[in-house]
Amino acid sequence: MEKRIPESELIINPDGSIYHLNLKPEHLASTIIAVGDPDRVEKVSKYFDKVDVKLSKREFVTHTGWLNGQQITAISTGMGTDNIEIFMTELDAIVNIDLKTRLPKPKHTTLNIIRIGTSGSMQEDIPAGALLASEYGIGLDSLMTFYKTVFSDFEKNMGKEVKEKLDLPFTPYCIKGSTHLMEQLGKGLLIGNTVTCPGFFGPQGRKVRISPAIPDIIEKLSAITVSGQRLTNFEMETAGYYAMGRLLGHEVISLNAIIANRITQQFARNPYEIVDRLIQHTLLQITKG
Ligand SMILES: O=P(O)(O)O[C@H]1O[C@H](CO)[C@@H](O)[C@H]1O
Ligand SMILES: O=c1cc[nH]c(=O)[nH]1
Repeated sequence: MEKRIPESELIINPDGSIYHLNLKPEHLASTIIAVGDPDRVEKVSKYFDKVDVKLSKREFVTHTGWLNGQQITAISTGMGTDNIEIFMTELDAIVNIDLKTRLPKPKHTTLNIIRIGTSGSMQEDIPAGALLASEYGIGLDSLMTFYKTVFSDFEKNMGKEVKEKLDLPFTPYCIKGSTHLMEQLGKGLLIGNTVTCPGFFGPQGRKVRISPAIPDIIEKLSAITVSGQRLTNFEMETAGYYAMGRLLGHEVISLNAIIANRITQQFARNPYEIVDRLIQHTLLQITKG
């Protein structure tokens, strides 16, 4: 017999919605476009034929609607893998737990989750303006210390290599995204491996007033190759998504609008145009069927 999940562990709001996301099962499509910036949700849903649901709480803004007969949810997560842990756990609970009985549902529902995010390139040949799909996420954050995940040999080797090259006191985790969503959405995009950092400045080698502890982190990371795979870009969520997706049984892909090149030190003149191209690419591929 499955055990009822207590009130303190899975928190349901008085209206029956889940605690942080503020959503009930009827608010969610099985295809989800996840973005960091709450203002980006409207930049996705403006392309929908109709929007049925508009809800928000904290940084989690949700619009659910229809495009070419397909139901899609666009939802924002805020920044960082700590938010992604909450986001993925609560999304999963909405579809895989009966929120009234607090018991897991007998049949698992798999969600298709597509992150559309901004990112900085660490390779000279990947300029600002490029669109890139992440094959692997490499997490420099500590999230996976608190869950047990099974890693492939390649993933273990990449984690060890990054630990060694950066001389870190912990082993980063490396984890693959959805092969199925990569086939559907990676078409026409660059394919890369994304380093997920627990910060925008020091952890990505940026110095404003205080110096990062690893000042040459970009050079060190961009020089790594494992089984012919190199690291391509920095952001703050992808590895968390891929790890939580594997643990919870959801298909997840991360698509990146490259808005900065850290080698040539260029920042895009119009980052919103790059993100818009990625949004349009994604919606077209999703609704092609
Ligand atoms: O554009 P989003 O999705 O927020 O993603 C990137 O931008 C933020 C930093 O500016 C981080 O969240 C990073 O991952
Ligand atoms: O350089 C960048 C650009 C966007 N997001 C990041 O986390 N880093």
